Amino acid sequence: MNSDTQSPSESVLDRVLVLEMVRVTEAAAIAASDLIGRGDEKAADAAAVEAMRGAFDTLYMDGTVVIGEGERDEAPMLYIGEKVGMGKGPKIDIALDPLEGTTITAKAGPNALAVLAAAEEGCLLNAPDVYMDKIAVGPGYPEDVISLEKSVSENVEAVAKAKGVEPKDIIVCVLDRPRHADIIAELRSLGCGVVLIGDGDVAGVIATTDQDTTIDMYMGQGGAPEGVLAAAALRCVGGQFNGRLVFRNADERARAAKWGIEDLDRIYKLHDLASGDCIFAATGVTEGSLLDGVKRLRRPDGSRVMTTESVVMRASSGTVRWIRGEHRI
Ligand SMILES: O=P(O)(O)OC[C@H]1O[C@](O)(COP(=O)(O)O)[C@@H](O)[C@@H]1O
Ligand SMILES: [Mn+2]
Repeated sequence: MNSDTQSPSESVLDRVLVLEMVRVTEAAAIAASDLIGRGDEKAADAAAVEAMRGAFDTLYMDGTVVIGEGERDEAPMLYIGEKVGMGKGPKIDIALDPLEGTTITAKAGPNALAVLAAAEEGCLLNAPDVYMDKIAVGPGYPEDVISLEKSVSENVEAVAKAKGVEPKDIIVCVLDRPRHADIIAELRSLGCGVVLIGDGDVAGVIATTDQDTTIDMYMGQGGAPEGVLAAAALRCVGGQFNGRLVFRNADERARAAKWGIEDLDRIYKLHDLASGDCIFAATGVTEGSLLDGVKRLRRPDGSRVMTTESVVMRASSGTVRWIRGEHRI
């Protein structure tokens, strides 16, 4: 396992592999884009999964899915433990969500993404598919500015103080769910701006890192796999994150045991979720704050193309690359 101080050249995450990861998210996004606005979440997800699975095969790596579409008996492809890549080369763990925002895609809403994170073996938390309490801020804050041990108000006040503004000036992104009624009420009592999103908290967390969104913080409960993916992104671009797994019943607690998680109340910070060197790659499926969606265009010469926008970033170097693709139909 590499430490964060090692230079990129020492990492098994070969430079070529960094760029190759974009092909994988592009393939998933293009496949899902056929189903944008078609009202069929399952078909959109299946198309993304199949395309992502195929794109992995060409990569020179010995990859293992550690966060995927589910356990072997519940997912036909990209299940946890599945080997991906050519089976030769560096041993790499992969966390993926071929279509993050299945409902968004079905309804042609904003911010659906094809995403993955890759890290050296053992560096990504093998999170069970349960919920996770999350809180995040973008770069430029001390690590302890946010904490799941503090109240909503205490967190907002700390971020406001560090930013040099009033709590009412803080803008917080929250998934629009009944379970978040208390969080939203507390934020409103402070006078905060609350950006309610229908789905897609990977994009919601990453929005805190982009000044153009004006979003300062992310709060609330979403999928634990999405928490690991978002943490990998923040490792690359900066920011702070706390996550705590939420177990709602005995079955979910049993899953934790199976995953070797002993302390059910543990608060995970960025490096607990994604350590060492890691890569985060995403391609927009629908238009969003982070990325453009897949577009089908007719060029003046009559040819038809699809355009994609992707981002790929790497923790050890901090390099962020934006990649626009033009794909002949
Ligand atoms: O819809 P729920 O059960 O509140 O779950 C929230 C999770 O679902 C999503 O909104 C969408 O995820 P999928 O499209 O991958 O199912 C995630 O971004 C979020 O973490
Ligand atoms: Mn998802």
